[in-house]
Amino acid sequence: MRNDVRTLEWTGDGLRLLDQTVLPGRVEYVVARDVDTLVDAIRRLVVRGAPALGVAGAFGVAVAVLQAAREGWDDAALDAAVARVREARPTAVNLAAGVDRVLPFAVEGAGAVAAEAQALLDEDVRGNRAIGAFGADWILKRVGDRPLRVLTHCNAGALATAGWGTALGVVRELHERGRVEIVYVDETRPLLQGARLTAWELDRAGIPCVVQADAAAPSTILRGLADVAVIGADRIAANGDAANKIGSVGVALACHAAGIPFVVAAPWSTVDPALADGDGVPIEERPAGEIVTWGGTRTAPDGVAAFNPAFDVTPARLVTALVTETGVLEVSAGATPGRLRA
Ligand SMILES: CSC[C@H]1O[C@H](OP(=O)(O)O)[C@H](O)[C@@H]1O
Repeated sequence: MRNDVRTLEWTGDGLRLLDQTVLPGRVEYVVARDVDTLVDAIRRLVVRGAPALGVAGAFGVAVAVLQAAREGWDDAALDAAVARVREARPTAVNLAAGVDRVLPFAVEGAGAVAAEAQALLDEDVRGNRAIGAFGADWILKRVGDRPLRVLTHCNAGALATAGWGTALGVVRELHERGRVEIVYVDETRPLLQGARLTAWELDRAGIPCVVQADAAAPSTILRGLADVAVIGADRIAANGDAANKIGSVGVALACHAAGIPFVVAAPWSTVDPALADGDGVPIEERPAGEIVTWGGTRTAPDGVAAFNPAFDVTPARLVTALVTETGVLEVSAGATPGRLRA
């Protein structure tokens, strides 16, 4: 992605966030100088994506420390504010991990916290580049060294990270090597991260893509129109079960049926070693209005409720490969994160 927009940036007294709720139509920013603004931005998906949430959570501690000094909070009030940031969304393990990583620096002040958060941001970008390279190497070796037809779901690009992207980092690397024929972009209802965000990133990068209905993904795969699926993750259990945007498990099932690789691209910070398997992943349920409202108009009859789980869990047996910043684990063949990190 051209570097003229940054997903998130520390301003010295707040966190400037690219407002992803108004993309691709408008490029606007939200600056969070207090905890309420940051928590709202996380919950509304102004900032979103597991690694980006980790960095936002880390800088969120600096925001809380500065606000505590401004408003004369005691330790209990500061602790409560930090907990609100940490718990703003439940599924992506990175958010809590980002907060926990910088918390020990709070005693030294907001500057020390922000410096550690910046280190996390810089590590994420470097890690994404490595994920891109490892992922492209593995895919070209497994599928064939030729221009490929890639399918992706949701947005795991620069907008979901501190820069470059995880799944889209792999796509960018393949494109740089001249190995992308087309990318099938699942629109990713209900919030359309694919149509609005992934398509925006790929278009700006000059990567050929088409947007499709989520319901088209299994058919695209079973018709042999895609060579590989590459997606991100929000929490990966020790056994390799991978939580990601709702609809991911359908893509994985179709890949398994069609015999093409289902590739999860994620940094080690998205692996939750304390979680034995995917049964324990907290699945965020979001407001019904996201499902039964279209263009400001209610779709389903007023008396009909909605079920809006924002994530699903793909079992490890369907995960052909997990691409991390240190290499590739062939999960369905038994190379699970827990074994590697044990
Ligand atoms: C690189 S992680 C991106 C990951 O996060 C997204 O969820 P959300 O848009 O709700 O934050 C989705 O699961 C992506 O795959």
